[in-house]
Amino acid sequence: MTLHVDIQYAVGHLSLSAQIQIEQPGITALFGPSGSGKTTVMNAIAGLIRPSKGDIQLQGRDLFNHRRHLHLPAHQRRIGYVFQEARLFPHLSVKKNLYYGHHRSLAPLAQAQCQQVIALLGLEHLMERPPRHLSGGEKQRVALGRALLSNPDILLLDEPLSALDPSRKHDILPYLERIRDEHQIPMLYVSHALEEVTRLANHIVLMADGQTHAQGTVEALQDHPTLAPLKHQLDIGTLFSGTVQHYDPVTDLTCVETKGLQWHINGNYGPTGQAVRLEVPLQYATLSTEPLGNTSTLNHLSGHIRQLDSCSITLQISENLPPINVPLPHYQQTLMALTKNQRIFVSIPAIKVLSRMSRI
Ligand SMILES: Nc1ncnc2c1ncn2[C@@H]1O[C@H](COP(=O)(O)OP(=O)(O)OP(=O)(O)O)[C@@H](O)[C@H]1O
Repeated sequence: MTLHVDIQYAVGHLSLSAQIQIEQPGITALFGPSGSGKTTVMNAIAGLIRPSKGDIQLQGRDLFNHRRHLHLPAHQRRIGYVFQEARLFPHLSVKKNLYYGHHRSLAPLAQAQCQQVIALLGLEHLMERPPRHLSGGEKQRVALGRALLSNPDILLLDEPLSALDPSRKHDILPYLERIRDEHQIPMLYVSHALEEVTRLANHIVLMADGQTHAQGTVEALQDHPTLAPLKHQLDIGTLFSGTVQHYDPVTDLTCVETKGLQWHINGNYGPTGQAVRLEVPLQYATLSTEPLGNTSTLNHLSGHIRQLDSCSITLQISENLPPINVPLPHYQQTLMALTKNQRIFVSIPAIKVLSRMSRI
C-alpha cells in the first residue's frame, strides 16, 4: 500500500470526510468543484493541518493517527509539495533552490539521480539564474525539481499549472508526463481542468462538499454523473487504456489493443507493449444497423444495445467487456428506429483516434 487516508476535519463551513487509497505509482487526480476540500486534504497529508479524527499512512509509515495521538511533523513526512505558484526563494539561485530540500532530506537522492532529475526537467542551463529571471513555466519546473530532489515518497501537486498562461501550461505538461513515466513516485494532483486530468492521471478521486464520493481509474469513472457532462462540454471522447501491439511503417499505423478491442491509429505510438491511453471520439462515430461492407474506415465495433438514454446508447460489445457508452442524440435514435437488444455497427476513422492520445 502506498497512501491511505481516512480523515475527518471541520473548519469554517467545511466538514471534511475523506477516504483515499492509492496503491499504484502514476498520477491520481483529486477532482472537484472549488471549495470541495481538495487543498485541505493535501494539507492534512503534508502535515500542515491536523485532522480531528482518522489516520494517514504513507508507504506503511504512520503520518497521522488520532487514536494514538500521532501527528508526524511536516519535515519528517517525506512529502514533496508543489503549489500553484512556485514559491522559490528569491535570493537563492536555481541551483540553491533545487538543492534546498535535498540538503534537508532524511534520505537524500544520490548525486547521479539529482543530475537525472535536472536533465529531465531541462534545467541545466538555468542553474545560476535567480528566480526573477525565470518565466512562470521555468519557475514551476524548478519547484518540481526541488520537490523531487528531496526524494519524497509522494509528490503532492496543487494545481501546479493554473497560474500559467495556456502556452506555458502546454510547455510544462510533457515534463509532468516524463516524471510520471520515468519515476516510480506516486503523485496526487489537484486540478480543475478535466483535459489535464485525462491527459495525465491514471486514477481519479472525486470530491464534493468535503466528501470523497468516488474513486477509480479515469476510464472506469469517465461516465460518472460528475464527469460525463464536463466531458461532453469539452468534447472529450471515450478513454480506453491499452497496449501497443505493433507499428507498421509502411502504412504509418499503430495497432493498439484495449481489453479485447483492436484499434488502428495514425502515427507511431511507441514500441510493442507500450502502455497508452486512447481517446476515441465515439461522439463522431458513424453508426449503422447493417455492416458497412467495404469501407475506408479502419476501426469497427459491433454490439447489442443494452440501454437507450436521452443522449447516448449503451452497447455490449462482448460478454467479457464492460459496456460502452456511445453519445447519440435522441432524435438520431428515433430516426434510426433503434431498439433495445438491436445489433449496431460503429466505425471511426484512424485519424480521429489519433487526434487525442497520450501515454499513461
Ligand atoms: N482555515 C480556514 N478557515 C475557514 N474556512 C476554511 C479554512 N480552510 C479552508 N476553509 C474552507 O474550506 C473549504 C474548502 O477549502 P479548500 O481550499 O480545501 O477547497 P478546494 O477544493 O481546494 O478549493 P479550490 O479548488 O477553490 O482551491 C472552503 O470553503 C474554504 O473557505
